[in-house]
Amino acid sequence: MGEAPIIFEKDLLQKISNETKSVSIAYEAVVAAANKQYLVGGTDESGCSIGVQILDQTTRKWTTPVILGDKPEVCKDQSVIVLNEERMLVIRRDAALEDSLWFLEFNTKFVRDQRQALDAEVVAWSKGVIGEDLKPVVISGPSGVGKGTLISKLMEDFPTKFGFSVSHTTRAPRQKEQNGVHYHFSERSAMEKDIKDGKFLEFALVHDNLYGTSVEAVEVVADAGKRCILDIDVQGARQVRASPLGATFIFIRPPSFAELENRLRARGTETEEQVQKRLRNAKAEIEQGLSSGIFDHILENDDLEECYRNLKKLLGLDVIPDVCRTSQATKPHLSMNHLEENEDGRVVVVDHKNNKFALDVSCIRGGAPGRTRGLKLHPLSNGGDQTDQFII
Ligand SMILES: Nc1ncnc2c1ncn2[C@@H]1O[C@H](COP(=O)(O)OP(=O)(O)OP(=O)(O)O)[C@@H](O)[C@H]1O
Ligand SMILES: Nc1nc2c(ncn2[C@@H]2O[C@H](COP(=O)(O)O)[C@@H](O)[C@H]2O)c(=O)[nH]1
Repeated sequence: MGEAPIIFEKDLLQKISNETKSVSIAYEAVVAAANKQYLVGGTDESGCSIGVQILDQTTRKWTTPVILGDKPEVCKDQSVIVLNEERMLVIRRDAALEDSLWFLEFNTKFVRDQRQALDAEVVAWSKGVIGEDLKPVVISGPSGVGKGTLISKLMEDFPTKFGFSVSHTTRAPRQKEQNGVHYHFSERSAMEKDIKDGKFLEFALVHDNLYGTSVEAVEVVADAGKRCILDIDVQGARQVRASPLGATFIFIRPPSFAELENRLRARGTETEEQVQKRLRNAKAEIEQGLSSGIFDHILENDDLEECYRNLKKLLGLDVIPDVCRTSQATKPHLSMNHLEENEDGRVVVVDHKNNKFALDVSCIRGGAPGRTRGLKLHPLSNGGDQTDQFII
């Protein structure tokens, strides 16, 4: 745990406002690294999120960093605590619990990579989520092998357990494909800009079109309490493997190349030229899928029902389909009014009814450009005794 927040004196605060030309609302300063002070508060240029300013204590130079990630709404008051050399925890007071815990990363791997790529000072926001999420499932395989067919069966039989990550693509929609359901059909320039802005977990040029998984596509599924399924090519799977997502990787192989060709033609969705291109790419994709070490499991899709049974077994699913199709119960709604003190690995917070909780940040995972998950909240009773019970 780092140093407690330092509230700037009035005259210095005034100086900051003048120098940065920002609107200052309850700026707080945090000594985050050896020679830098991070000011968190106020607004940024868009006027609707919490601004960040950095003071280099050696040169006394102010920098407005590039701010990446999902930003919190502006709020009147927040507490800031440095957790380690990489990130700080920002608690928005008077916000609902689901929206009160945020992380500002200033030296995580993501931030260091982006700093290098953009050649600028970078910080990144990530929303904190209490509780564990379910490991996402990445399904890859050559075009026409049956990935979509298997995923559709899974979604049909287990609608409350799984959610599909809706990718972006620049390819034209096929008949019956709906925007926002099968894909987010996008303009190339718009997609390229979003990629540059760090909004994508992975992307690749596949059969001459751009495809990609946005951070949001995966997060909305996890937020709904479902296990996320990604249908992406091997290049994308490699990138996800290198990310902090921590997924299970499954490669679907065809029984033979001739059968793959039959299926692709029988589907009737591509022109002859496109079929040829997909078959050419399939050769390399199968080779990489079987030998790259990216995949945890390889399944052959010969008989569809048998392959589906194997897929379910591998995902640890009961053979009885999910009959409950209602949405999840809503989570309790708490607002964190006040940050009280720090205790080894835990931050003590109190809610609006003065109940004390220990926020355990020792097992967090993920982070920008997605959510920071794995936060635990334990009730504290009688001035500090912790119970083992998680409230969420
Ligand atoms: N085991 C199987 N036996 C016979 N046909 C199959 C089998 N699995 C899938 N198919 C058929 O093969 C065709 C291709 O399947 P699907 O569209 O699911 O492939 P895909 O891997 O998702 O392809 P793409 O990557 O191009 O989206 C479909 O017409 C589907 O009905
Ligand atoms: N790297 C990614 N690959 C993706 C993504 N979404 C789909 N795909 C792969 O593209 C091919 C072709 O798909 P089609 O719908 O045009 O037939 C297929 O192998 C998909 O797995 C993505 O977001 N990223």
